[in-house]
Amino acid sequence: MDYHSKLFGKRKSGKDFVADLLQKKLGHEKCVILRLSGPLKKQYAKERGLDFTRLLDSTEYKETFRKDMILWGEEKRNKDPATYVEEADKKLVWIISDARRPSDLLYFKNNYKDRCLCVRISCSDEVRNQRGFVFTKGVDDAESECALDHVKDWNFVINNDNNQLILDEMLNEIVKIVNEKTTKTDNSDSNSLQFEKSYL
Ligand SMILES: Nc1ncnc2c1ncn2[C@@H]1O[C@H](COP(=O)(O)OP(=O)(O)OP(=O)(O)O)[C@@H](O)[C@H]1O
Repeated sequence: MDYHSKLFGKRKSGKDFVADLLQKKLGHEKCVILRLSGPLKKQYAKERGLDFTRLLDSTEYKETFRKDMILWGEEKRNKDPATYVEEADKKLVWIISDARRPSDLLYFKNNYKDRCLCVRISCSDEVRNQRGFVFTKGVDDAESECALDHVKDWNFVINNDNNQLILDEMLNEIVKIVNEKTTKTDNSDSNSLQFEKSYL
């Protein structure tokens, strides 16, 4: 792995949707989508005798366990924040589509510095509702949904309210930066890029 693009956003803001689009633009041979919650969910499923694959898909199955899974996951992460982030892959670019916590943000910023691009996916509640979002106490007011609300220094903020043209333009900007960066691997010290652009 040489480069990270991390997507942060609330439930139904479109993190997976945007990650798929970005991967298509960067190319499957170069880029992989990782989910920080994958190994955690596997362990959770194993300990409770649940169906792991159904915890990953977009059906209602995962909603039954979401609250308990969040609490269980927080406890594991607090014990060792790096454990579930260190899963690696040999692709040049990682898109991490479910980064939700300050510990995720800090881990990648500290360890990958200028090789990491942090992208906030924002979306109005109205559109999230249309996508099936229903406010759930204990989930939507908990750390996994709210802890990054105060963060301002995103490399990109993408408004994903169904305007495909704007979304496409922003993703093209990201692709351009990632492609520039990943073709300068031999001179990375002298070519470190500064990400100053943000979109609202
Ligand atoms: N720009 C868009 N245009 C059309 N549909 C979209 C767009 N963005 C997201 N969606 C749709 O909204 C739904 C929710 O999107 P997605 O699963 O990507 O959200 P998420 O942020 O990953 O949610 P969660 O945190 O609950 O996993 C999906 O059905 C997806 O296809």
